[in-house]
Amino acid sequence: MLQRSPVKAIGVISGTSMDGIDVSIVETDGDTIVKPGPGRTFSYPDDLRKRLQDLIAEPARAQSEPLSDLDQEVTDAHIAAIRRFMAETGIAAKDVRLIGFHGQTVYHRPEVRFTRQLGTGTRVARELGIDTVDRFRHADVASGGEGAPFVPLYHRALASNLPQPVMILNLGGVGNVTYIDGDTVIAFDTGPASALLDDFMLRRRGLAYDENGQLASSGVADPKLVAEFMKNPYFDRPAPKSLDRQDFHARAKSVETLSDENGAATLAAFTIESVIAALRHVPRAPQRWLVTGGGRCNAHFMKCLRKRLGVSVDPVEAVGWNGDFLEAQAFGYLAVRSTQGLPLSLPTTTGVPHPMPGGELHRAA
Ligand SMILES: Nc1ncnc2c1ncn2[C@@H]1O[C@H](COP(=O)(O)OP(=O)(O)OP(=O)(O)O)[C@@H](O)[C@H]1O
Ligand SMILES: CC(=O)N[C@H]1[C@@H]2OC[C@@H](O2)[C@@H](O)[C@@H]1O[C@H](C)C(=O)O
Repeated sequence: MLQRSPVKAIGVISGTSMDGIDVSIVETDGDTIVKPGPGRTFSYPDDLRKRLQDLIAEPARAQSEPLSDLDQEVTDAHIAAIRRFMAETGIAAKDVRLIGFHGQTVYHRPEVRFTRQLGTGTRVARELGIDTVDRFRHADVASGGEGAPFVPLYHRALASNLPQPVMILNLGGVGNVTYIDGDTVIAFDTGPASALLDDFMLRRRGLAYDENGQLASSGVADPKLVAEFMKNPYFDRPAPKSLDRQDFHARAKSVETLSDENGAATLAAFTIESVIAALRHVPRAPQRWLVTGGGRCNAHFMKCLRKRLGVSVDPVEAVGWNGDFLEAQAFGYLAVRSTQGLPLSLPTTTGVPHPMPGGELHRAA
């Protein structure tokens, strides 16, 4: 196979929590060489974040309205974030071969072959003068794949030197796992990670999240409600499978009768049980779990996971990765793979019929 030399690619994503735009850089050949660089997170302007949150709470709008103003503002916010990232890290545009621009997911319905990310790569390429890849998930979904998760091939590249099998758990708004054992890479969304708890905190306490899991750890989970939530057929559905951020919200409303402490404890327990249910869908129970995403900062989540799994559970920093920027780096890595025509997803990661290339390249000039 043709040996490709590594190039520098910036990756940029705003995750389902909408807590900010993550920007990072990776030097990679699109295959086994991956050298992650620094990362930064930049907040959305408050009013834009609020409008995006309102939008995802109204799926009919998110699915069908043109949303061209919002698309433009999301694009502008990403362009500003990339500019600031380059200024703060001293990275010059001429040294960056590609930008992997994920955009903001506002609606994800793979069962009807539809996924929507706001943000337009053509403008990013033109304004920053750097070739840009966007629409990573579209070819996957169009071919009947889940369109998510997409980070697993990056996890595989990073984990190549670790003892296996190993499980990488991303606790963002939605949770997802990547099981890696040699050539076997199995990935799927596990359930709600912080989304339900975040929304509960906002309703009850006017806070964005439960800092360090303090509120949840001070309450007692309602086992009946957790068992009820776990009856959702999603957890027995074989992988691959993916979720929309809002998928469990209607059912989870039943915590409203509980106190703040017990409601938070119950939602946290649901998140933990949904992660445990992931073991139903992998061939062997990994002896090591590495946790990424903001949820790894939730001490209550980490404590409960260690207790329930009974194996080593560490933040990804334990193996030298940066859990705040894996997703951004992954889209830099995937942008490079995209321009090389390499697969971005596999039958075992998203359910595509065959290893699937994807992404759309927009030239700077
Ligand atoms: N110190 C902390 N204590 C508790 N929870 C935290 C802490 N820091 C971050 N979080 C949680 O992590 C969430 C953000 O995680 P992350 O940035 O990984 O999500 P995301 O990338 O937007 O989501 P997704 O991976 O679903 O797209 C916050 O909404 C919050 O719930
Ligand atoms: C459609 C979409 O944006 N999904 C996100 C979301 O957030 C976590 C989980 O659900 C995962 O499936 C995905 O994000 C990461 C970046 C991924 O594709 O791997």
